[in-house]
Amino acid sequence: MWIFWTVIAIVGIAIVVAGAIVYLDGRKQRELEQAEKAELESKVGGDEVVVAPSPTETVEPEVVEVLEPQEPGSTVLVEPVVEPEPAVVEPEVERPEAPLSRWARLRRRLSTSNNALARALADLLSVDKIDADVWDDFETTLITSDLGVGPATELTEALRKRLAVDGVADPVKAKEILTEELLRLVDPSLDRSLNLTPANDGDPAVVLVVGVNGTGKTTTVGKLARVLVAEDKSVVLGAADTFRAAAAEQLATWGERVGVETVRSDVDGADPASVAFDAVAKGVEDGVDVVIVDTAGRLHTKTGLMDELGKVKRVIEKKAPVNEVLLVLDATTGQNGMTQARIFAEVVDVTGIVLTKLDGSAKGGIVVQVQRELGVPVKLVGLGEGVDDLAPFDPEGFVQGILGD
Ligand SMILES: Nc1nc2c(ncn2[C@@H]2O[C@H](COP(=O)(O)OP(=O)(O)OP(=O)(O)O)[C@@H](O)[C@H]2O)c(=O)[nH]1
Repeated sequence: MWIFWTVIAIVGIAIVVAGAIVYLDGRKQRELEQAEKAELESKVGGDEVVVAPSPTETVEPEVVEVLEPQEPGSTVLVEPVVEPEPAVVEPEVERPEAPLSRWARLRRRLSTSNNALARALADLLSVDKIDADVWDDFETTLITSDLGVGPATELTEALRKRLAVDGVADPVKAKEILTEELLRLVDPSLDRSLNLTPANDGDPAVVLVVGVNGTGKTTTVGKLARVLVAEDKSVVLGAADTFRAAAAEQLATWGERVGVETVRSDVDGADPASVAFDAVAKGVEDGVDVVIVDTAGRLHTKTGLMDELGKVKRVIEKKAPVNEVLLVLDATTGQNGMTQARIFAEVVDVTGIVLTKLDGSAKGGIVVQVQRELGVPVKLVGLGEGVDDLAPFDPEGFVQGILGD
């Protein structure tokens, strides 16, 4: 019997122990879950939502630089932080217009400039009978067109004779005759090409540009550089107009646009001869085709001008001979321009004339007068403020332009 009760007691104890184990295990599990929850809430805080990486996403391991421990007193080399260089923006180099197409475009400007010569012809053809008074008026109009007294008389006489024979009844014929006679005065036989053949092999051709300030000298040097670059020539500019501080800046800007170097001085009022010398020296060193030197043209005294330009030329010629001395004249200044031209021609050996601002002048006759007086051809003409408004002078195109063809 006691065996029966012993078995019952053992079974009862076993049941109680098993129940206790199950209870304790469940409680531990709940405590663990609560602890995890509390930890999670303390990390997240508030209502923030954390998006955990999905098991498919690859998380790149963070690269951590491990620094070697340094010996006390040793120098630690810290690599400087290299800022990226700001990109250098090169100025865009322009391709200037070719000389031939310039003239075709610019010729139209002459025909629209209400030219006195065209007007004189129209007046002549509009009268019923050409008598002595009509011829006198004609000659006077020619003189006011800056043709000069000599050429005006010559032209009137030539027309008088030829129209007396052929008659003026046919306006087309009369215009043809005037065209021929004018062309004869402008003289198509003159050599108008720029002499850019260096005297010595390897030297650049040197072009010295002179003229009174304000005539368009600096502008002409810039435009001429463009004409030459369009002909595939290499060029260096010399800013020897040191009298006006902004002139060098102006010239350098012209050069930059066509990718041409400008030699200038950093010092205001520097010696023009020294800048001119440096420019030619640079041209020799770089082996360029042409060096164009801009000068200041102060007409303070004739001797002062002579000294200045004479010195510039002499100093340049220590490096290379001067090929061309171009005199820049403003066509709108008429007889004033002629007076300047005479003075410059006495001071330097002018080899060619650049007539600027012909677009603003109704007096194209100055071409004839200046060539006659100086015995030097007009080689280039300026017909506007645009960068490509300078062109080699073409006598036929000029005469047709001013007569409105
Ligand atoms: N309409 C017209 N204007 C021109 C022409 N050539 C030059 N000019 C203008 O004339 C003005 C004077 O030109 P510059 O080149 O500065 O004259 P500059 O002789 O060098 O004068 P400085 O620099 O003072 O010695 C400028 O406003 C030019 O744009 C031209 O053919 N036609």
